[in-house]
Amino acid sequence: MSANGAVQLYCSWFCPFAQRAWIALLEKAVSFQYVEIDPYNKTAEFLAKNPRGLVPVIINNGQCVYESQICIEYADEEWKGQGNPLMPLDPYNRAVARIWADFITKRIVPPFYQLLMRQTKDEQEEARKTLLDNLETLSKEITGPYFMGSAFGIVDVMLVPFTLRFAMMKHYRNFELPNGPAFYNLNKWMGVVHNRESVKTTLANPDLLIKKYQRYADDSAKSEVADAIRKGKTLP
Ligand SMILES: N[C@@H](CCC(=O)N[C@@H](CS)C(=O)NCC(=O)O)C(=O)O
Repeated sequence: MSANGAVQLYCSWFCPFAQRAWIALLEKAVSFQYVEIDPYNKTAEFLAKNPRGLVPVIINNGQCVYESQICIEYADEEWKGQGNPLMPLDPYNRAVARIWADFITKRIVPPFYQLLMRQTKDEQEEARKTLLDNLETLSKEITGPYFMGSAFGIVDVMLVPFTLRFAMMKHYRNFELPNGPAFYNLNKWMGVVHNRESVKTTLANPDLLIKKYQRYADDSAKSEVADAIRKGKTLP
């Protein structure tokens, strides 16, 4: 609880980055107010919380924290004594967790959006190949049941919103994670993590999610995305 009222999460039901912060707060057993934001129709009040104009934002003690990976690490530190730890205790393992979180940011998220948004078959196939190659790399690293062994943590939180959207990618791009040995660990991981309580609480309705992503799949979000790139945002 803050001097200025309850903890708030500025979130959007469809946003994979916001979902990370939402899962983190649930894992940390933080009591918070969920505030639904339309990030594509920003109010001045929202821009005052995050000048970058992106969800998620965690507001605590009248202070605003944004960027999903930073939100996860902040939640873990701010509510250290409660809920489930999201970062390993050992400095080396913390570094390893950040290395894989960074891999997801740089090598999973961009080809994921490229596969969804690129309009020619060639470009889509190139993105599909990159995404699968990089998912295979991740799969080999999973020790199980969670990414870094027995404890659910930051790498799982970073990745799960994207694996949860594979069904939407199947709808638009016939994308499926292969069943073979190269993806064995990742398929098994999905079976566990998709059924975790915090993750299930944040699930979007699959049909609504497909509808929401139509604008990415048919390129009608292009001008917004070009604008986002100019402003140095995550979307490709
Ligand atoms: N790097 C940011 C990305 C967040 C992001 O791109 N959020 C999208 C919604 S899914 C957003 O707020 N978009 C608004 C915009 O691009 O103006 C993070 O990890 O939090």
